[in-house]
Amino acid sequence: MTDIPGFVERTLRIGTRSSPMALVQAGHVADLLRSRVPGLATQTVPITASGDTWTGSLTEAGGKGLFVKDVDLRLQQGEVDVAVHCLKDVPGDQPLPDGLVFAATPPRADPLDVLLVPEASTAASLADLPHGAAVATSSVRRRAQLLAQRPDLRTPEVRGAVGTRLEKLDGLRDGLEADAMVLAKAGLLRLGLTHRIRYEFPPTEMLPAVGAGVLAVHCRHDDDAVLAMLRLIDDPRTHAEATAERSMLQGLDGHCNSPVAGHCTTDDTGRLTLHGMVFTPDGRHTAHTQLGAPSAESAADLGTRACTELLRGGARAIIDVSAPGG
Ligand SMILES: NCc1[nH]cc(CCC(=O)O)c1CC(=O)O
Repeated sequence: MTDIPGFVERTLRIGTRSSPMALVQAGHVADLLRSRVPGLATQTVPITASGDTWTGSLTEAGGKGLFVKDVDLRLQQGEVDVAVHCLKDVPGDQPLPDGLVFAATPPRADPLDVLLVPEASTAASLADLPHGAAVATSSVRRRAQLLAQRPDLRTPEVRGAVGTRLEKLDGLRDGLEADAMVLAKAGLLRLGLTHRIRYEFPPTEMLPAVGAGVLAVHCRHDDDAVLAMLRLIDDPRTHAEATAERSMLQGLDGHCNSPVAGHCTTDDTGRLTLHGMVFTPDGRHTAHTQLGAPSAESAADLGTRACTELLRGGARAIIDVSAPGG
């Protein structure tokens, strides 16, 4: 495994966003690669994405894809050799820039969403929050599922890195009055902040985002040395789950911040189960599907079938209700 051609003298440059969470993710991929490729030198290259400095609405700025695109463009231009992304942030409705491939994913982190409260609050779940309480989130998927359980809640927007959001929740920074906040457990795990978790939403209460907890490692399609290396850190089970969830999302042709959820799991026999859901922004109308497939080989087909089921259940009209400006 040491004799990956082309990498004797080369340092692997790992492109990433510059947020604390993104830097941890890039470091994790670097550690995995160095453990598989003895003698490999790596260098993390933080890239300030236009999304990081934009303070307006994400929809206006061209969607979440901004965070990913800037790093991928550097990869395309040859300034870095791989790009590490949260798969969740990779748009489902746009192809990767020319010449790039999703080459590998390390094992998935917990994909669930969790509830956090200000340090001084004693609330232990949504049920403890008063009528009309404010639960901060910027995700239409989380908002819809919060409102489905508690239509009385207000759901103010919150942006910024996870640490910044927590400081806002705790009142250490201006700009937010909220009784609680919903974040991804995976991000808190990476930042060592799981002690702030008050409640974990089971998938029956809040179905996770497509690709939640999954890191996507992109490289150039013709970079054989890097492709060979990335193959060594790919987790086939995570890859299959991600493939199923993403193929469902792609078939739905949602816009960049669609209220879509998708959660694929694998049992001990290798059998896949995919849950998919779409929501209106108020959470009052949904389409839902749950389908299985015997093995990882049929992951893409599983996603396509789930998409067909959702469309049959009225997903198109549900998604269009929440389209920007619609
Ligand atoms: N949209 C931001 C984002 N992208 C990925 C994660 C968390 C890590 C993951 O789910 O992979 C987060 C933070 C959050 O949603 O709380």
